[in-house]
Amino acid sequence: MTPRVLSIAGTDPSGGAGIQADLKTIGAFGGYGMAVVTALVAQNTEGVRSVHVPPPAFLAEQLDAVSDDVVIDAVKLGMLHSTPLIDIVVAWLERVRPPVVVLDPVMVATSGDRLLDAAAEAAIRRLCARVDLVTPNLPELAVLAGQPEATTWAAAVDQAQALAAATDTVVLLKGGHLAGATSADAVVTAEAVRPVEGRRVITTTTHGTGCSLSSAMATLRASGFSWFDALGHAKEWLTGAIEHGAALEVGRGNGPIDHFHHLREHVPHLRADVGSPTWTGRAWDDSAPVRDRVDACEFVRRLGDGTLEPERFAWYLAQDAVYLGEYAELLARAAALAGAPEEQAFWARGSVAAQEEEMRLHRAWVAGMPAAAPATRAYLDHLHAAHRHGYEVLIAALLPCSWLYADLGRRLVAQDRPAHPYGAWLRTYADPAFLDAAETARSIVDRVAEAASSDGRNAMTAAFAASMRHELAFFEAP
Ligand SMILES: Nc1ncnc2c1ncn2[C@@H]1O[C@H](COP(=O)(O)OP(=O)(O)OP(=O)(O)O)[C@@H](O)[C@H]1O
Ligand SMILES: Cc1ncc(COP(=O)(O)O)c(N)n1
Repeated sequence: MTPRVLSIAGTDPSGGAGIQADLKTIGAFGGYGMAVVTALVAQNTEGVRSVHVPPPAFLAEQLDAVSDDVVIDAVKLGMLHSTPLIDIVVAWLERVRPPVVVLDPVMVATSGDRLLDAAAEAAIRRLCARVDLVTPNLPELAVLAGQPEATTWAAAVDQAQALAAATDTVVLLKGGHLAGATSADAVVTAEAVRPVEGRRVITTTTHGTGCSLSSAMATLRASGFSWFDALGHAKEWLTGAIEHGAALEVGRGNGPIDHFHHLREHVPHLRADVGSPTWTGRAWDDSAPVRDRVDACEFVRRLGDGTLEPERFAWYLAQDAVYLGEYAELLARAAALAGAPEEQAFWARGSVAAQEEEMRLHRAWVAGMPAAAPATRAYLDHLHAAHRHGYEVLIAALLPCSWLYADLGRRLVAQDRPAHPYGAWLRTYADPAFLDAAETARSIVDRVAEAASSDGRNAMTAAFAASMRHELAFFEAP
């Protein structure tokens, strides 16, 4: 049976959160999605601009229009805005009694904007006792439990158990707001805590994760899964959706997640990565397992969160300085080999930039040039060998360096903060000019790959993949 799932929530015209995220999620889990709007929110990935609330009587009319006609298998409650709207929803729930009701007690958006009247917090607390599952994030849990916000998993679990006991309901505790390499959640009742582990993705595309998770839970529960099994399935999907969010390239703020990433993988022309039909897009996709290992490696994680020991960072920078010296030389060789004048100019500019700007950044930290470590030497030997194969293979081998760093910079810079010890490093690689240069390099490599013979393209593919593996080894070395 296809579960018929109703979202009662606010809107996000940019499509990442609220009702728009709910409908995508319900569809992604095979449900039939329906939506009743509580509030119209003028918002995007950067924040909320204004909120328009239609008269409460109109909310009642929308709810009745659905329930007078359609059998509802599950309800997901999101932004309820204020007490008059909550009262209408409570009266409707009493009358219709849908078998599954999940409450995402939305209070404040990721951007910090309030989505619930402070005066309505007590009404939300009362509503918790009338639903089957509540999915608060840590600040919301603190309000509902009447305690300061938890900063550890143990404190969060205590608050979730207190809420579950006080309301006699099940609590989905979300650990997204805690720091660490994992992002665990848990199904919590007064008697038991059942955690579900998850990888933490380094990214800024988390807009609407809470909305999407609660809709996934409502849909899976209506499909017959226990809360715990539902969370296992929802979390695996959500982690993938967060990972694929950046490739959607939607908005300048906290971008949305890719609700349909699992479908795109099977439908080549629907892939979110705009480069997928191109040579570089395929090479990038094929390198996903290596790039996942880069993201997961301790050095990269601790560089991002600032906990890396200064000595390890200094060692890495010294090796990077060694690398950049020869990398600049190889870019100059690419300029010499390029046929088209604009390609010659691009690689030459890159060579100068690599020599001047990046070396200047490194001189601030590195005293004296050490010898190349084995990982550095192996990477550079690979690039020199690629040069001996000619222009096509050389530029394919050079590409991962700028592309991988642009991709990492764009995502890691989300963790920049005023006293971040490696903030300057993060900002260098997140700089729009650096991203632009990586994009241009990519388009040149695509042009060259298109004109290459199939043997030439195969050699380019092997060179690109090998460079990615050397990048990983470089990050694993310190
Ligand atoms: N960077 C991340 N990597 C992996 N999972 C994450 C990440 N951030 C959040 N999550 C997961 O997303 C879900 C939502 O968690 P979070 O605690 O951020 O809730 P929220 O604040 O309500 O979300 P929202 O961003 O919609 O406001 C949880 O399953 C959490 O574990
Ligand atoms: C209508 C609506 N509902 C919920 C959220 C919370 O989502 P997020 O915290 O990811 O901004 C939102 N921004 N808008």
